[in-house]
Amino acid sequence: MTPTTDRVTTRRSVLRHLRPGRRSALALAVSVVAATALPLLAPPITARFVDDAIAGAGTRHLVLIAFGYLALAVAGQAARMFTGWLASRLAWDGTNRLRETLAEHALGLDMAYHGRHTPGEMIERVDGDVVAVAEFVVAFLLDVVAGVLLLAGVIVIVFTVDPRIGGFLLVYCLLIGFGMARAQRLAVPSAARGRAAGAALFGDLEERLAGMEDIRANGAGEHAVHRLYQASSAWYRANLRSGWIGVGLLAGTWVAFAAGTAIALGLAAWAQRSGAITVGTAVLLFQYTLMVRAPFERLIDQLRQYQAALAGVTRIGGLLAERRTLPAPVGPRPLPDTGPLELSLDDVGFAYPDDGEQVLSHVTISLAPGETLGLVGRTGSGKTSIARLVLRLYDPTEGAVRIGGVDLRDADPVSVRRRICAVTQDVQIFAAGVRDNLTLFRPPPDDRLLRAVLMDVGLGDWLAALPDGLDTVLGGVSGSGVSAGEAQLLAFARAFLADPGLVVMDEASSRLDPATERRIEQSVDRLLADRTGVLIAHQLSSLSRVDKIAVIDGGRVVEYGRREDLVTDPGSRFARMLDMAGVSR
Ligand SMILES: Nc1ncnc2c1ncn2[C@@H]1O[C@H](COP(=O)(O)OP(=O)(O)OP(=O)(O)O)[C@@H](O)[C@H]1O
Repeated sequence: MTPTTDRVTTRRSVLRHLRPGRRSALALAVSVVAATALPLLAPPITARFVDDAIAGAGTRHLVLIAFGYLALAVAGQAARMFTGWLASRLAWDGTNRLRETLAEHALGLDMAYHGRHTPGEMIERVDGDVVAVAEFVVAFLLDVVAGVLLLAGVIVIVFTVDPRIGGFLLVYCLLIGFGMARAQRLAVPSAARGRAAGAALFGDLEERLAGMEDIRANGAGEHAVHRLYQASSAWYRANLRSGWIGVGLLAGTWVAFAAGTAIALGLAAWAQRSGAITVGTAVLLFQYTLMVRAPFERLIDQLRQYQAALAGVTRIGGLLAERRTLPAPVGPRPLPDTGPLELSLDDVGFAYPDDGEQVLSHVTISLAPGETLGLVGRTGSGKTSIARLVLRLYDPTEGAVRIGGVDLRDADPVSVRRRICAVTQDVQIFAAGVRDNLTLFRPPPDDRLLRAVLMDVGLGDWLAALPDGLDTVLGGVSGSGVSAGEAQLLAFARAFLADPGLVVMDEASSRLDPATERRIEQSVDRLLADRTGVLIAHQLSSLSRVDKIAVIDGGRVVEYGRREDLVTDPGSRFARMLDMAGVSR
């Protein structure tokens, strides 16, 4: 496929989501035509009024025409309002469909993609871009389609009334259209520069405010303020320039329209004098000439929005075209349904997809069902990377990770998520009720079970103190606060509810109060009691509970064995590490 057809296909796939149903599209077409045609009928009524008034028609007759005009104006406005309402409803329906598809697609992409893109960027794509596109679709229907129809209608009608004035109007419209499009080209880059300067200023400001503590502590305030002056003056200059261009364009447009209207009026007066048309028809021509202005202004405005919407469509299309790098298994095999799971890493090598640098080499580890492994090693040695492979957030580049005898690449993803569970130190508390925070938005089991699990992990008193029990909203701006220790215990409660066969645990490295630490230790023991476990340990003391130890260094397993063998071997690295840390063997 060539890049052009590629682009066209991407755009089509995005716009397909915004396409309304057949009946809605028909209703929209009828209302757009009505909203355009009704105003076009108004000038002939005015012409009739003027001609009949000059011919001495009775007041009753003239009042009737005036009422007809009024009814038409009301109907025209109603049609426009209905079109606006219908177009925005349909656009919002389409937007929601597109947003849903995008969110689902983005959530299905693997960690390699999310590692490269920030949450802010995803939100901008799934929300900002989608809204910009939807708004453009509404504006396009109301301003571009209706505007072009109105212009075409005016020119055709004026042609039939007086071909000479019709010809003039056509040439005038073409010239104005061309001139405004050119002028727009001048205005858009300067407006874009203004926005970029504004974004740079606010970006600077956000960064400085976020780093206020460091700036103050290091006495860098003056420098930060100076940079702020520079950014604001760049913004001021860019805005001043785009402001002047905007004012110049506005003035130019006014003069061009005033000149056109004056010429049309002159031509109409001349035609009336020469007896070719009546006074009413001259008024009619004048009114039609005035009518071309508004659609022109809206059309030009949309030309600018079009570029932004097109860029949005391309970015959305880019996200939709993004594919998972973790291939779905051809014949998915479920992991054993119950009981602790066997785990083996066979000569595993791994490099993150974005930089290709080897972070794990020849890692071989095996755990019988119910055994626990402690991973130790310096920061950056590769412990988290091993955990990620076990959770199948990535696939190894060499070797295989097998769970319950099934290569994770062949395993059914649903059973992988159900049977393997992660308890990380970075616990995410959602701005939602306790129930949703425990079940991660899955349909909740019996409240009694939820309470029992919270009691078990030592959060019984915490639950009792919550104002609305399990309905209490946590996190967010208005929710109840959750301390670091409570968050850790909540993560254990989540794991108990999921009841996995293999647990991957990243031990909390931050210090907690002794009581909470004890509760967490108890939870770890209970969670590992009849499950296979991989524990990334930051404190050597917590390794007393594991069966096996793997010491990782530079992505390699430099020592591996049963814990009791390693601690009794004074020559082992692990024993030396315990001695150096002052931890009793
Ligand atoms: N998402 C990523 N993309 C690319 N490289 C990464 C990524 N995550 C980690 N790395 C690199 O992989 C190597 C191993 O990192 P890893 O996080 O597995 O170590 P760790 O032993 O868990 O460290 P820590 O104890 O600090 O958590 C490091 O060199 C790190 O820079």
